[in-house]
Amino acid sequence: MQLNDPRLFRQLAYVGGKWTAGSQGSDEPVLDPANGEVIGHCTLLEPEQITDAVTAAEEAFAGWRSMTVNERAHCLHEWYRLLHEHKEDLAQLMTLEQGKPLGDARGEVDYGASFIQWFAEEARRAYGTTIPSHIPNAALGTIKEPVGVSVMFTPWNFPLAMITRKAGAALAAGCPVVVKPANETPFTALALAELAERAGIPAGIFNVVTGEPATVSEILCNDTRVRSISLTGSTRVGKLLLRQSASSVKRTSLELGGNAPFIVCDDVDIDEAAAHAVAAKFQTAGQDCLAANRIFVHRRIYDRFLERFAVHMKALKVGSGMMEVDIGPLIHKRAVDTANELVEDALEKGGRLIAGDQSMAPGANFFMPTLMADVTSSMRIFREENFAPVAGVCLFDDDDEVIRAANDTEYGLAAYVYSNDVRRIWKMMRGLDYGMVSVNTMKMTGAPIPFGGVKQSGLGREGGHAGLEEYLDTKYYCLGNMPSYSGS
Ligand SMILES: NC(=O)c1ccc[n+]([C@@H]2O[C@H](COP(=O)([O-])OP(=O)(O)OC[C@H]3O[C@@H](n4cnc5c(N)ncnc54)[C@H](O)[C@@H]3O)[C@@H](O)[C@H]2O)c1
Ligand SMILES: N[C@@H](CC=O)C(=O)O
Repeated sequence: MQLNDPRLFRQLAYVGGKWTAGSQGSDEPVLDPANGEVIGHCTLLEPEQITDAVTAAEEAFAGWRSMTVNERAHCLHEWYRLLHEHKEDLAQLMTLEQGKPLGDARGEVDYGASFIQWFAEEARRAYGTTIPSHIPNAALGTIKEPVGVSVMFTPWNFPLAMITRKAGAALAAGCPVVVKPANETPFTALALAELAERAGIPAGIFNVVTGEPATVSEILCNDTRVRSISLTGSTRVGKLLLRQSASSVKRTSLELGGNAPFIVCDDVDIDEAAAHAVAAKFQTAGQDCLAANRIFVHRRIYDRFLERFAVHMKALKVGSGMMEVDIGPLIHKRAVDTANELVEDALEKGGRLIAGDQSMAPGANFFMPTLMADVTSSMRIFREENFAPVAGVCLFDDDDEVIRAANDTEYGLAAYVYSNDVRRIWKMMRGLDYGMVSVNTMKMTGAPIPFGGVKQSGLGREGGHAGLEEYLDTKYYCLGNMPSYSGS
């Protein structure tokens, strides 16, 4: 690894402002998914060291919350600046441990940094209210206060932006943070900690713990000093953390799996819709919660759409993320095995393989982009969040039918609609049971928007003002026996 600033590559956890090794000397190798080589080792903290991180955060809380919003914003702006200054190193680290193409990794640094900048500004607008009083001679209102120690579990598919979308909001609100990154991708998170320290974020305010996931989550969810738990990850782990957090009634914010429908009506530019569907499906090799998993196409344009989709899909270059490619490896071999099983299952149930030749895969962790037609609701690629470069296309005849089919899932994160008919668009937007609906574009996300899902895709919102509110409590006050001039 050739970083311009080698100090960004850290193999220790960051607790209370100190680089910390697991006290028993345990660690875990971190692999480059493109070739299986060991990039480095991530230390595994012992249970008492995880508790130490909460202690450090709790002790630092009073100082951080009592800073003015300008002082906190100053640290965050500096952190944002440093992310840009070290963009190339951060992108290299991310591609090495996650596998995504370097261009996408650079894009994620920009995307991730944008949350820090946005929340640094938005924290200035954490307004309370005044309430016209129903009590004689009283002054009523609300003020916003930081929730307290906030713990964040983050996934391997977006190793940087899923941290900054949470931590940017929490830090801006005045909360100290303990981050537990995915064990597959700890190094990007640890580089963020190095830059947070350089930005002047005080010791104990931004901690990164690495360890055995089930142990770490059990300790953090049961610690009564932790006031908020946030996860971006699978629905399975979301349910587990929700159960564990119930014992101490923590604030929970969950950004979980998706199974996005991509609906293509018969009044669109077919080639453009196919190109967008390919982009929406294959970004991050299909390992994206927003990936267009189930592509519903109207019968009148079905065959032409499949043909154009195959053309765009076959133009995607697959290879190591360090090369000029569109699609890198999957995160590990298990993911490749699952992708093969999904295709087998669809074929057994009447699906048609239009394109996708696995003999061309450039390595054990690679899966060639695959297009399956005639997908139906009995197939695993319809029911599961497939998290692989396998596109499933389904046929539909009318709008009510496609809304019902699109909603036939336990997930409810994002949906896409392609049409030029405003009435149709409105009907689908309202009928689709999803937290986010994107119309005639596959680019929907960004710092100012309230990102999140309904049903089993999660609880709460990240980004936008709603994202800041996740880390603020509302305190109501009633000042009694006050002089009154106006009767309220
Ligand atoms: N909704 C969103 O915004 C969004 C964004 C990105 C990814 N995701 C979802 O994340 C998933 C992929 O990421 P992943 O595989 O890292 O998710 P995961 O649920 O396996 O792990 C997420 C994080 O939780 C930790 N974790 C905590 N307790 C755990 C426990 N008891 N067992 C296992 N892990 C535990 C993991 O170590 C990791 O840091 C997909 O389902 C994807 O849709 C959702
Ligand atoms: N692409 C999503 C992350 C989901 O995996 C985002 O933009 O937040």
